Amino acid sequence: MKFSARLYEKLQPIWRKNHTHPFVTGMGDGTLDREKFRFYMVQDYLYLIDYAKLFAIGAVKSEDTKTMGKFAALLDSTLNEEMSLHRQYAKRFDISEEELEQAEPSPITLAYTHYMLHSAQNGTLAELVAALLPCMWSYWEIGKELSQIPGAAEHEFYGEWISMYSSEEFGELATWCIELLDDLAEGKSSKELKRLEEIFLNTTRYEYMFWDMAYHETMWPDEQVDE
Ligand SMILES: Cc1ncc(CN)c(N)n1
Repeated sequence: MKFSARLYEKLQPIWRKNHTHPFVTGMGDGTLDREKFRFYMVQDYLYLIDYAKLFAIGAVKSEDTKTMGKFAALLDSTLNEEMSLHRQYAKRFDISEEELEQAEPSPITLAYTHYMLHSAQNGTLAELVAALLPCMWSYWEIGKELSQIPGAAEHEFYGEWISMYSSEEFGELATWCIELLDDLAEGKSSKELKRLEEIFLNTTRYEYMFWDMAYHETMWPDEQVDE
């Protein structure tokens, strides 16, 4: 069995928790409170600014120009396609691009992005890919699952989000990252594989924490507005 398939199988309980989180199911049935989505969208924009940097570090750590080019394409697609979805939603909320970029990251946004950047900067290319993969892969899976709900991809508010993450283009990028992790895991010692699994597990956990943070609009305890 491929390394990615082993991880996927082992981490199913956590993955399912992401799919059944009320934030995710609320996008699927259209009942999610728009203020929660507003909070999410601003935090996700900040998250993606740092996430895009992982692809730049990936290009630096690549050992051939083909891989380097693919990381450059992923960087471009994140900044100019994925984040343009967020800019469009921001317009609907009357938030300017400047306001988006100057927003304050929540503790979870900060912890998640710093953990990934730490793994990317201090680890091997395989460690970098293990850190970034749950993000691409789980969004693709969630997008596909929500797109199966009748009318969800056409929903007047959440439809664009579902269409973007269930798209073939997004799926191709996620698939490339899955295959890259499998290639890089080949021939690695059990100690190294354990390290990759640990990083993959941690960013999978952070994915859940990000949904939960958005649902509860969690900021620092001293800044928290009670629900
Ligand atoms: C928190 C998070 N995780 C994943 C994705 C998909 N790139 C995202 N936009 N935001």
